[in-house]
Amino acid sequence: MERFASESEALAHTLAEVLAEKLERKSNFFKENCVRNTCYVRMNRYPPCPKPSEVYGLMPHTDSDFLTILYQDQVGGLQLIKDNRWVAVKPNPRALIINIGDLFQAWSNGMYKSVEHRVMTNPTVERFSTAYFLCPSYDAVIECSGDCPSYRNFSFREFRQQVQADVKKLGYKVGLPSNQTELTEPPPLSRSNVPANPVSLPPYRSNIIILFDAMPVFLVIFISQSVQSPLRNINSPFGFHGAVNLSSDSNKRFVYDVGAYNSDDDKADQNGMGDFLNEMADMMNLCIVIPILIINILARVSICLLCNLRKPTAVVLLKRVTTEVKTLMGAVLIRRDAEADLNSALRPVEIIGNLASIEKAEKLINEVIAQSEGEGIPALFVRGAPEQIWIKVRNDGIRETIKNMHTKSRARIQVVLSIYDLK
Ligand SMILES: O=C(O)CCC(=O)C(=O)O
Ligand SMILES: [Fe+2]
Repeated sequence: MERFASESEALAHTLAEVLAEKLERKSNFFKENCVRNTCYVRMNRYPPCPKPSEVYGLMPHTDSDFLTILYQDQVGGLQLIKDNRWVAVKPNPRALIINIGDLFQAWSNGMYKSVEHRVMTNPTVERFSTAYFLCPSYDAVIECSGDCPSYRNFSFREFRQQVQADVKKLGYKVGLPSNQTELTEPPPLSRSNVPANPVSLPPYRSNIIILFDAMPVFLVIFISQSVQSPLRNINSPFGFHGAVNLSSDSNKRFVYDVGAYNSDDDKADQNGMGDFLNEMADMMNLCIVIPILIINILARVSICLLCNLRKPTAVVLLKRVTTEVKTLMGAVLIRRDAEADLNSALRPVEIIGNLASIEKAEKLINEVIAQSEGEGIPALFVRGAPEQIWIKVRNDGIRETIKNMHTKSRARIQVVLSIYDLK
């Protein structure tokens, strides 16, 4: 691990400098701001999951750092969005995967884009991966380059806090602080104009066009070369190593196991790793099945010991998850009324499931609403993948409605707080 950390550190800095140079932005920013105790190594363990089509290894997300250097074992399961499709990143024991994170996207004014990725579970084999995150100090200010910056300047602390708040409140990251102060709601999408397999773009962002124009972001570098000379690969870096198309199944839930390593952990954990883990815990989205959770307890602890982690951060994480799971039997999550906008007559509901179960749930919602009010069809707008839709339902009697819909459709239904004034 020490070796992985130190070699990744050197590689990440070299890559960051080369990428900065390509932007004609010569800078010692990374050397000054991304130092030992602001960067992290995270070890991920994904236990085998008997129902891979129902459980995510890791939820779709972008990394909140500058660069991630990832090493995956031979099991496979990592997928990323390319051309509006999920593609698998084929394991290669001689390859590292380099992922551009949100901070580089902002710093490069969208020239480099942080790509959305996720991990699928495997029914029989456990999977491990190790990731090095190139992060600045919390006080570092990320300044967007160019004459026409799309993002306003922000500190890493500000960004982390924002991400955490968004994940907690909404279940996903809203994204980088745009230069435009007002968030604009996208036009509602009807069922018919939902693409078959759309990019799970963060919703409600005014800079979506820029993202589409940005450069591809996953580089794959062969370890044997990269350790000595990453520059050799930079000439033709933008491509996917043997990526294979996989049609992603739906109705995914989330199983995630994490161990953490940092040689300077006492100092570094003050406001760093704990935050990452908390964010992950929030992103777990509260749907871990209990038998897997129990296996995880042992695995987490042993990973911690193995790595000399003095603070068992993962155990804290686990406690939170256990409490959540208790409230989640039956995989229905209803957020507390306290979090909902009770002044609004409507509350958005997120439905996650396969297309058939979503359609069933959607039909039921419409029926319930039509029955109770004789009102018209509610507005639908898409958040992310086709298996996730947003729909407005009435605030009163919400629990009955959701329970009913869940039992009949088997889709996972989640009530979330309104971001916009839903009238
Ligand atoms: O396990 C993997 O392949 C991906 C891990 C990842 O995306 C992360 O740790 O942020
Ligand atoms: Fe990631």
